[in-house]
Amino acid sequence: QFHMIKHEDLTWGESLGQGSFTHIFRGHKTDQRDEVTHTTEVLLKVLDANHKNCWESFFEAASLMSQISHKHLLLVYGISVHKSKNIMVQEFVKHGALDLYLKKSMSVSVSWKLDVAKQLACALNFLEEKNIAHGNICAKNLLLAREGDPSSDNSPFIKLSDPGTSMTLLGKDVVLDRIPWVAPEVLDTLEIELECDKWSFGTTLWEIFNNGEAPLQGLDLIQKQQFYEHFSNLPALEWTELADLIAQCMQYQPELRPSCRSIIRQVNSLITSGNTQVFAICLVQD
Ligand SMILES: Nc1cnc(-c2cc(N)nc3[nH]ccc23)cn1
Repeated sequence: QFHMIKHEDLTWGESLGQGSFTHIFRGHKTDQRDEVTHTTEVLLKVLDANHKNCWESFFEAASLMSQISHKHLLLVYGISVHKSKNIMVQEFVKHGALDLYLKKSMSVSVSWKLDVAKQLACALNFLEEKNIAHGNICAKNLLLAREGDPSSDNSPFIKLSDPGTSMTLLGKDVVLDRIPWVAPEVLDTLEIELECDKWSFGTTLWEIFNNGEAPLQGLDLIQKQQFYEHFSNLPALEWTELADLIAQCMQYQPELRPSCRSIIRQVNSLITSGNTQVFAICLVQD
């Protein structure tokens, strides 16, 4: 269920770092269509040779993304297997991971952040309609295709990346380190359900409105585990309606978390109320 890409059709560029058991590189793929040769910029995600045992989960995550297509889901072109290297070939998304982008550019507006939140909610709604759980929603897995000019407020465009190697294979410590993105029930079941993505959506909203700062980053694995054992919540944001939406998503009882339709409605009303406040301020100033 995958397009196989010949190794000789790939050219390798600079290393862009590492993921869980993967190394990522810039690169290009060439494909002959009719007599014309097309060259496309790609991201090459290579699974560590010493983690061969998770290659089927590595490809399963990618095949999930390649079976469905949506404007806010990352495009996976296919896989290339060469000697002992398993390579996933993805579309290259120009501005990279959202968490790093937010840390760098502290000047994005509230409406810019709400626009990103709405796009993520739409992607999750699409997955929910297909009854597909992603399992790794976080700002690091949101890729920025278009910056949108923060000053002139033209809009950003994000793509949700593949979930990566499934946590069930990653081991307990990796799952613990994903607190508070991973839903609490996953620690017991190691099963990813639709409700888990709603919890992670809440955590990701918190990241976006805290300029990419990772929640609970100073805590070690024991303290992170205790955060859930004590049914703790993230520090509430000043904007009450936003804090309420995050709290709804991050309820310890999965069945109480809102549907994606409800999440989209609430983000839309935040956008409206946000604009109204800005409009009112302009009125007062004039
Ligand atoms: N599917 C993807 C995933 N990551 C990128 C990316 C873009 C960039 N400008 N810097 C980076 N640094 C690390 C990754 C990355 C692109 N496309």
